[in-house]
Amino acid sequence: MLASALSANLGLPLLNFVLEKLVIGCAVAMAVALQSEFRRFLEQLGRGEFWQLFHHHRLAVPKSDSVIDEIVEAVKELSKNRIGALLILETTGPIDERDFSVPGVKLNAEVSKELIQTIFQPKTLLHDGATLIRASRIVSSGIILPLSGRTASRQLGTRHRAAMGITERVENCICVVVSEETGSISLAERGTLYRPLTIRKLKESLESKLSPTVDREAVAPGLFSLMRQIGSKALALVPRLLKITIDRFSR
Ligand SMILES: Nc1ncnc2c1ncn2[C@@H]1O[C@H](COP(=O)(O)OP(=O)(O)OP(=O)(O)O)[C@@H](O)[C@H]1O
Repeated sequence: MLASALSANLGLPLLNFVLEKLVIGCAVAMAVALQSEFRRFLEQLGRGEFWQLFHHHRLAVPKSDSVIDEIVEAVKELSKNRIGALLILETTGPIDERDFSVPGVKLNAEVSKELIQTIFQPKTLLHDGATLIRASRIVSSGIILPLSGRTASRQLGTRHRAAMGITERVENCICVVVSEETGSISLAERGTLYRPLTIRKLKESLESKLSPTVDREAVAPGLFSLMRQIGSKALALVPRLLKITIDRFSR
């Protein structure tokens, strides 16, 4: 922007034109690339969570290896028996339940493979919806999540779109999905679904993301985090836009 103003003052119309287009291109590209970060930022602002916007916290919610083993064992059984399931695992700090469409039923029970499997049995009252796990506790079940609106995910059913939806909005969680139709296992993180996963790959992923020894960064899309993302994405975009503009004008 500075260079654009400078070129206008120095009487360099072509350079000024190119730079102006570059600034507009960057702004549009950034608005598209960072739409979910902006939405979360505005939601926090709307809730009056001003302190969190500036607070860069490292609040880990670690899961011990035995908790990870219980989760993996339960997922293995559910997948083998083609029982649909959706688990929300907190990674760094508690999720704000206002991010859920319906908060579900409080359980506050110790994580065990038996309990996870029981919750998702099709005849139980709580099998519909998601189950939230915080550290070594099952917090609640029957949670209804916001669905992802991504076009690519329209072919997927609502269970998978719900996993994408919540991880798109909330950075401090990942979701594990078991498909009722195929038994396939997926992991959703930051709005992206990784699938199908083998049990071994799931265990490795959970260990790397949830193990207490992993130093994880927080979570709430604070102002600094948003600014950092804008900065890095803008830097990555500039050379590409510059090349496109130069190519266009050299023709
Ligand atoms: N918004 C939501 N939040 C949480 N769970 C949901 C939500 N919508 C649907 N579900 C769960 O997903 C189930 C429906 O799954 P559906 O068949 O539409 O999805 P899918 O992604 O194709 O999964 P599957 O492969 O298991 O069939 C519901 O019975 C419910 O348990």
